[in-house]
Amino acid sequence: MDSAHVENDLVNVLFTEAQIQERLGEMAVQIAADYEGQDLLMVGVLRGAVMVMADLSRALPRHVEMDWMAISSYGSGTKSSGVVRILKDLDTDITGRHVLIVDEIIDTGLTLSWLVNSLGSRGPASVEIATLLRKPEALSMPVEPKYVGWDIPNEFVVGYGLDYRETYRNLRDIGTLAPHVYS
Ligand SMILES: O=P(O)(O)OC[C@H]1O[C@H](OP(=O)(O)OP(=O)(O)O)[C@H](O)[C@@H]1O
Ligand code: HPA
Repeated sequence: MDSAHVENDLVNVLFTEAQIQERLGEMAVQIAADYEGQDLLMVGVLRGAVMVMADLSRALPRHVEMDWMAISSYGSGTKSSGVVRILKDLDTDITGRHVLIVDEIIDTGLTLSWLVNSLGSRGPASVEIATLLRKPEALSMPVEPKYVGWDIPNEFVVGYGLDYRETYRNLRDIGTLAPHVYS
């Protein structure tokens, strides 16, 4: 990675790699306690949730199953298109299962409010959400995540799975993008 290039593109680092790992560890303690004695299926929302899923699941001191969905609600830029489509569905039958949706950000809430309804109609025992980030000021759909890493201001952020035009997902920190990158 060309670190000089990356530093020029971020105006502000919001969360470092160490802070992210610490917070995910705290969330894992809560999740492990809440699901004690129950089976747990973690459903990651591709592609951004890959990092959170990898680190959150490994922070859990218990067995979990994982499955993945791909949903399209954003185009390639920074604005939601407002239309949600399933690009890849679950391979798992979730009837009677405890499902924990794992994502890295709730922005407008469109993606996860739609996904909770969609999975809820398949007869699961429960459906909850774990998200690393949430933008309360941007929320326009009702979504109530049980586990939230941090609430952040309404700014476009990248890194740790979050992309701008498919770039920056592999940054270890999370930061805001410099305006010159958009132009
Ligand atoms: O609350 P919302 O406004 O719906 O935004 C949140 C969603 O947007 C991002 O996914 P995106 O559609 O960009 O796909 P990606 O994970 O492949 O980057 C993110 O991973 C969430 O799933
Ligand atoms: O702030 C964001 N950054 C990257 N991807 C996103 N998808 C929704 N909000 C964001």
